[in-house]
Amino acid sequence: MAYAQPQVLSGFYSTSFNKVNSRINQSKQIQVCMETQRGRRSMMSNHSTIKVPHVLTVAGSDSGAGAGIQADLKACAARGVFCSTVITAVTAQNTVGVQGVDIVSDDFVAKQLKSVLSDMQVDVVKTGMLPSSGVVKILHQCLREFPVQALVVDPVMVSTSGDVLAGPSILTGFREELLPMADIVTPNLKEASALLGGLKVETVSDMHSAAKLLHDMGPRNVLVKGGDLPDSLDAVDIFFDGEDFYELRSSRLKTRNTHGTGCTLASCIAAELAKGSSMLEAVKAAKCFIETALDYSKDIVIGNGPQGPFDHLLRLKRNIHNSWKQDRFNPNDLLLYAVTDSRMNRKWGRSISDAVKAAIEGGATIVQLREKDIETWDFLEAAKSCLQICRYHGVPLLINDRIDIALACDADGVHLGQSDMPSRVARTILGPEKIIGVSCKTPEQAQQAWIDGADYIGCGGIYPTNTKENNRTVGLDGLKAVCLASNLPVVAIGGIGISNASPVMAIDAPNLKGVAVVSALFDRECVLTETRKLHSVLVEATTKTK
Ligand SMILES: Cc1ncc(COP(=O)(O)OP(=O)(O)O)c(N)n1
Ligand SMILES: Cc1nc(C(=O)O)sc1CCOP(=O)(O)O
Ligand SMILES: [Mg+2]
Repeated sequence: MAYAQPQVLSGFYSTSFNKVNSRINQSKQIQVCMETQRGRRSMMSNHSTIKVPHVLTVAGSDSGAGAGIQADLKACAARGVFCSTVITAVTAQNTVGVQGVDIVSDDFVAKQLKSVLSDMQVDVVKTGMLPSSGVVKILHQCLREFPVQALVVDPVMVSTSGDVLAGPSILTGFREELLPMADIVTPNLKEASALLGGLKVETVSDMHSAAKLLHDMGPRNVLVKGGDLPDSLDAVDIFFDGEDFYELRSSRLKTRNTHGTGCTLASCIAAELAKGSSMLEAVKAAKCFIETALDYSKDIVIGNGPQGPFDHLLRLKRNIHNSWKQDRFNPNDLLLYAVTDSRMNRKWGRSISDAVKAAIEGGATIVQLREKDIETWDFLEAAKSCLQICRYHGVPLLINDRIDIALACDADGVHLGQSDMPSRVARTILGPEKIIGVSCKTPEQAQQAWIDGADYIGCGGIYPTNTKENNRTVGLDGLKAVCLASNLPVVAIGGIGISNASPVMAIDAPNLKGVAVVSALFDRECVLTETRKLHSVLVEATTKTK
């Protein structure tokens, strides 16, 4: 049968989802969003109890923690779902391969299953490595005794390194006992072929046929994963729900860090089902998650073998970048705080990133992107390139107003005003690691900023400014009052430059850590020279006050 060729949509993440109606031979394109999560059911059962979505994984342990139980735990954590574990085997493995397997006895697998299923309100069971037909039988019996909302079967047989994890003896158990109970089965090409008695599954067309034949064995849905398809520029998976075929395509990422993608995909599907998604939504969300995590992790190096793990929680790289810092925020970084302005950069014909680079080379100790009149797309692109420059120099990068941009580029934090997103809300969105600065003109606002979990205060306008319209000037007295009332470090802003920075720094408040400046750096011909000059003034002023 010939199938319509879907086109790959371009974008940040490019997964496309193509419905191929098998009966009328027409195709329909659906864009998969990165974090699809629809059909969420209510988790509140009564006043004080919250039913937490719960996946039980029945799988093997991977000592290298890229796949198996460890991948399942991380995937569920990343998707916001509780995960309990029944361990069927313990493997000694790393990025090179599998060095040993110790199989847990059938009786002890049964014991673990009963412990969890009899007590813990499991929503979805996900299976991975099932090393014997005995384990398949036990699982089948337990699921009859303790029915769950859905069963996701990842028919693990061979590890990514090519090592056999479950022999042919379990094929009958899969075919006769597990697949008929499954809501979805997620084989790769080799597993689909093994389940189908050695049938050739080597092309997209073969994948369609295999999905259909596997569906005939009883699972309600089939996802044949084409990650190993030869000569394919795209990663293509085929989803079949018994009526329609869907081709999921995403551009193939060049990375060695793919160990555990199968386990993770199945766990994400299970997690989304546990949260109440439909099967189609769950598969789409899982595929998007994998794509995001692989892209994020493409350059990380763990182990010396050919297949490394990836970062399910999207945090490892950031921690490495931040390792130059002892603390997540050092108040001394506020000394020379450069705040960008797109109008000024346009006027002087330079890009935002060139302006930031010059300011840092001149001695700026922290940078804020304050881009009031550019498109979101341009803001994000500029933020990404500025972040590279800032990370290279060990200078924190904050984003003015736009929490979404800060999150999207993984900036070090945000600066918020009194009419922006409240800092206590921003803290819940950004988490404890990000830096949050808040603009304050009064002692009351300064106290509130501390209560709300901010890290520093921006106090101004110290002098009149043309950069911010209708800005109230609080003067040096206002600055002093804010500093006195504040438990947080303070940076002064508004009309400050080389000629008047010294009296600001001389107000005798130990928590005044520096000055924030826009026009005195960026509305000048040479940003580097002006920043250098201001830096000398500040160094001299702080030496005097010591
Ligand atoms: C360091 C610093 N302090 C104050 C401000 C002003 O923030 P806000 O009051 O939100 O005004 P806008 O900058 O958004 O116009 C700041 N940006 N940076
Ligand atoms: C962005 C901003 N916030 C202020 C405040 O008072 O909170 S004053 C200001 C503008 C600062 O620009 P310049 O250094 O060119 O005067
Ligand atoms: Mg603001």
